[in-house]
Amino acid sequence: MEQQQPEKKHKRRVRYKGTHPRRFEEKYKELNPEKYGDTIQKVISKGSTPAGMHISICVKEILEFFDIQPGQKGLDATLGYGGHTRKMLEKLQGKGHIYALDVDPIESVKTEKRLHDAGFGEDILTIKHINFANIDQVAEEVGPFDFILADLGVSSMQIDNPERGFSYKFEGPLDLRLNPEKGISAAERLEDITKAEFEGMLIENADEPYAKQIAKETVATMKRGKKIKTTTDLKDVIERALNFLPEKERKEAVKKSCQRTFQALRIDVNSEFEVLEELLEKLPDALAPGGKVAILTFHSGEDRLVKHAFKYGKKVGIYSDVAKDVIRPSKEECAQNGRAKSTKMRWAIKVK
Ligand SMILES: C[S@@+](CC[C@H](N)C(=O)[O-])C[C@H]1O[C@@H](n2cnc3c(N)ncnc32)[C@H](O)[C@@H]1O
Repeated sequence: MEQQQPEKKHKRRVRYKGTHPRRFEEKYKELNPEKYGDTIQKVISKGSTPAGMHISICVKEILEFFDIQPGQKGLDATLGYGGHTRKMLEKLQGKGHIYALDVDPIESVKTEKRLHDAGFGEDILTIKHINFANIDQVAEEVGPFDFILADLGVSSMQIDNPERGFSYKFEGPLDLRLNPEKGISAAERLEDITKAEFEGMLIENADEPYAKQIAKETVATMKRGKKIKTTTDLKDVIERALNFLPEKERKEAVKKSCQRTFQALRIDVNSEFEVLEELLEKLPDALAPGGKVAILTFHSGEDRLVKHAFKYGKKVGIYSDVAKDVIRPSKEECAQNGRAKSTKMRWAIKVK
């Protein structure tokens, strides 16, 4: 008699997720960029940014302008994924120091670990969870700096994470805070906003052409007792507000109005204009004589502030030279990284 084989335990087949995982957490390979180099390169060569990563903009232009020498002291006011910081650290060749700031407690911890694992320890890199509006305190403690970089706005990791609510493209809580531990979320901000205030915010922060209609529909929605708590809730409001447009233009118009409305709210809940103004005012004192500053902006409101501050600084003799024209990323860079298309760079040099 044939001996009975012990029954094999049936293994449940791992469910196939398909080649295009749609949920953010499922993009596991991309979320581990250091480990899956090939996957990352494929995504980048298609002109996309891998999930959990940020592609630094104008790196060549920034490095050429700074001309960093070993032994110098620099400040990256917006650490993000640490791409610029890392390139600047390499230029120090082990001598000197870079201080880096970021208000985001979620991403900056990951970046800190990534940079430390790459060999940039506390001897050469110090990361501080501080708003760049407080650059005067940092400069007083460890400055002045030979070079300062500010790459404004949000990182791809922040935009792509639905939990942060930065994009209308993903369902998530309508938060939009760079530091979710401080202040109020965009959903809370909308709770008691007036029509006039929201309309003003949309015009001032994003030049929204349908500001009136969007503000009206937002307030009407809340008056009906419906809360605007998620990214999709807000997108639905915008869709309803633009319902009067001819059908063939509507889809594109809704997309653009969503982008601008999210931008306007993000600027508001993070006081982005106010902190940029503070940074620009305090910059000269944070720079060493002959020190250089470069700022990357992503919309006209930011660029205007930087342009005027640098121009004024040159006029009154704080800066010896400033960028005459705005510097744009190359065509090749924009083709590789869609997020570079709206970038404008300006620089200034403090008098010696
Ligand atoms: C465009 S990303 C920087 C990307 C970075 N240059 C890189 O190469 O990875 C902007 C970063 O600045 C941070 N940030 C924005 N406003 C800030 C502020 N006022 N103070 C400090 N950090 C800020 C954001 O949290 C975000 O991580």
